[in-house]
Amino acid sequence: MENEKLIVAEIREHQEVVATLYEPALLNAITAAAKLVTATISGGKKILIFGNGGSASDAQHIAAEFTGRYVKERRGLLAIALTTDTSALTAISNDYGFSRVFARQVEALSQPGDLVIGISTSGSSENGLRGLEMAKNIHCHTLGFSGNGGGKMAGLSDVLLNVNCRTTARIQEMHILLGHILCSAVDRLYE
Ligand SMILES: O=C(CO)[C@@H](O)[C@H](O)[C@H](O)[C@H](O)COP(=O)(O)O
Ligand SMILES: [Zn+2]
Repeated sequence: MENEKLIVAEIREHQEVVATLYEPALLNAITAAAKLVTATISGGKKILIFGNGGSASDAQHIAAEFTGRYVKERRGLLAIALTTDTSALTAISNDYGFSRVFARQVEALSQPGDLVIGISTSGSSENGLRGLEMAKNIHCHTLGFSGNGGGKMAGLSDVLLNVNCRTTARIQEMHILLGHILCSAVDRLYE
């Protein structure tokens, strides 16, 4: 039946994109990202994360793995998703424009040495780019999660985890896997 074909095609596409994560350049970038995240936590600095739509959910999901727990019992870790405070989101968007919704929060909440993580499947959402730009101005470290070659995000990320794919849904599925890998690296600090 038609639906079955569609389902199998989607699962197959997912598997094909998973296979691209073994590319040496990406494995190196994941290693660098894990170092960045663990150094941030070990150094007592914090992690700020943002993205739009499904990536907003991913930002919240990953932040919650740090403040709550991933697998290991350990202390709560300082991570904030910049996608949850409806008062800040509406006030900043209303007063300064949606393109500044993350940048303004980064300006308000981050300090030098913090890690700012931007998630964008296109790599070119204006508010995400401005958020990373602000992070750089404040001397935070920046980590980008992208697809589609990384777009302008590439130039604004100290480390870029780019999924070699152009389908938003598949990129998002890889992003959450990559996020979990980073959580796993952090858990290892507490062994
Ligand atoms: O979840 C999905 C599609 O799977 C959508 O909500 C998607 O996240 C939105 O269209 C976002 O606005 C896309 O932004 P970006 O990933 O290009 O930065
Ligand atoms: Zn989605």
